[in-house]
Amino acid sequence: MMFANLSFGRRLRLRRLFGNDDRLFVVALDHPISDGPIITRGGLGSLVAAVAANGADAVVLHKGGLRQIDPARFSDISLILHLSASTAQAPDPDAKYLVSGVQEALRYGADAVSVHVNLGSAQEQEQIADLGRVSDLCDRWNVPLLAMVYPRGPKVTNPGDPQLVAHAITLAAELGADVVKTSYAGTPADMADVVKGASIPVIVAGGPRRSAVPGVLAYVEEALGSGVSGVAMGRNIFQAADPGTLTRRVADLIHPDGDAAPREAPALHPTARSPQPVLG
Ligand SMILES: O=C(CO)COP(=O)(O)O
Ligand SMILES: N[C@@H](CC=O)C(=O)O
Repeated sequence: MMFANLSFGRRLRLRRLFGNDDRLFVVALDHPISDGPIITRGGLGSLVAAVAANGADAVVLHKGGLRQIDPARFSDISLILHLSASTAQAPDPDAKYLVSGVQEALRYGADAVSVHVNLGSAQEQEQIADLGRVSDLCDRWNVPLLAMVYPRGPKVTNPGDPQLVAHAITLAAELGADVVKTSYAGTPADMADVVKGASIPVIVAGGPRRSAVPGVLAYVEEALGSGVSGVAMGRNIFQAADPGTLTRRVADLIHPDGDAAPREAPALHPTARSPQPVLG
């Protein structure tokens, strides 16, 4: 993992998030504030149960949704609390603002936080300032920061433009994010170039709803082939006919070795279990 210079607490939390293979499969469930009640299949509680039981590493949720979920679900999956919001009905839906904070996330038991910035939006300045402030608090509290940075705004005609995607990733890294979630840049070759230049792990958003499971799996395979560290998938999972089964199939692509052994397995000290002398 590229997190050697971070504090112990932050590395601990990042390790829980990324597991042993440095890959990350996030199921994004932060849509209801933007889009209304689109997560209906049995509600958030059963959805989180299904994805947790089928190999997702983390879910992204807003704070209120947590009330629908049994905390026991989080024994198998990390919680990323989403701090940003806006609605599709707003005069400018691209203008995200903070509705929660880092200490609040810790009170909820979150393992990480996420902040959304729309690069190129009319309100970009406030969103970047918010990301900077949240980054400072993440540093103080040793909380991993996922920045969702997308090229989106009046001048953005192609959100998958490789230069814009590279810029989004750089913005996130320069402001201290540990992971960036962004758009997929057009072709596998373009995305591979963008990822090669990144200084933090890149995960891609799931994107528009695909009509069939093979299309979803092909997208994930293509993205992984370009070198991304994983995906954050929302609609394609929670609107699937069987979210649990699709989660398992995506998880199998992201973690082909299952619960892989640690890359740098620590050697146990031979005397680690020996009785220690009592001093004084
Ligand atoms: O991470 C995401 C939203 O925050 C991705 O959601 P979609 O897969 O629905 O694009
Ligand atoms: N972060 C998302 C929220 C889900 O819809 C976005 O606004 O794109």
